[in-house]
Amino acid sequence: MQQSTQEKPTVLILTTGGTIAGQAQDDKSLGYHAGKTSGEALIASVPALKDHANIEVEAVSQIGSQDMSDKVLLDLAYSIQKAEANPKISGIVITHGTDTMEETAFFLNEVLPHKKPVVLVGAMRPAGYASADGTANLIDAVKVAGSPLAKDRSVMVVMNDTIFAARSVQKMNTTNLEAFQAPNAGPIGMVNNEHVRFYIPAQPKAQAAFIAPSKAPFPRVDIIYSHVQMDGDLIEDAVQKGAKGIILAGVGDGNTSAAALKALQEAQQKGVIVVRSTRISSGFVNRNVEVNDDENHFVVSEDLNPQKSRLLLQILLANKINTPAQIQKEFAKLY
Ligand SMILES: NC(=O)CC[C@H](N)C(=O)O
Repeated sequence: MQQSTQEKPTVLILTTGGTIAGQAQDDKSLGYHAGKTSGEALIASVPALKDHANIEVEAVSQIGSQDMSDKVLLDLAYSIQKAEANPKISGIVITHGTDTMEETAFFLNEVLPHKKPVVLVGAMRPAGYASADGTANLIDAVKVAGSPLAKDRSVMVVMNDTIFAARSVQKMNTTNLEAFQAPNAGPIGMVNNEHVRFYIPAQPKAQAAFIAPSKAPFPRVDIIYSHVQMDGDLIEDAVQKGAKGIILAGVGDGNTSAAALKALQEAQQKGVIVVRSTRISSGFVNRNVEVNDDENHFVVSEDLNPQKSRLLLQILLANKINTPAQIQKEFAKLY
């Protein structure tokens, strides 16, 4: 339903690139270039947005999200802080490539105050493809960001009619329209032509969990993937390259080979923070099951996948939270 300008919320759209701003090479092949369309042009191409909100646009970057950087993360956090202080703005939408959308969502969720809704949105198919999904997703995202029901819900991802929370959302399929899921927690709401609906109550928070790192790049934290016949070479390399932390993308419940475990123990003894996460997409990593975390001074990632564990550890180190015990406490805080 169309609303008059007075009763419409004002939504700020921060554009970063991705398929939602992509241009197909042609309509037959799978090839396309992410982030080709400028922010202004992208928003102008969806006139129906104005039926739902007064729109303001700010271009932050024009990249495929595989090139997302610490600098752009900080630029986004800064723009959102400004929007938080601007009484005119009800909510913020970030157009983003889907490859690392969950990481940006998680980062912002940890370092922002959570009054105004922040909604990340992307597309699985570029404009010009049959059944391109960007337009519908963008309209949905603006509806959620402008909805009074979305206040105090922190950072969300809206894709394919579904609303997810930043902590639990993951890209689970390379190309499907239903690419995003939250394997542990499930979606928190849905959006369709008529309604924005949430399945759980909002959880107001007085302030951000952490201060954003003051500069980019953030402290170096490497992710090492576990597999059959694994040795400790990559772990040793990471230590040599100056990693402050190592995230193990372990097998199963955050396990790894005896050789890799030995390299992780040595890394920890040199002062590197070791976090055991998992290459499995759902479930928690539990302390002291097959690995003695207490004895080794290791941290377990709980429900966080390796890429989110990496960001959380970087944020914690930048906030001078740097002993394994303190770090474990923060990883264990579910909300
Ligand atoms: N569907 C997409 O958005 C993928 C495009 C690109 N790789 C990105 O993440 O920006």
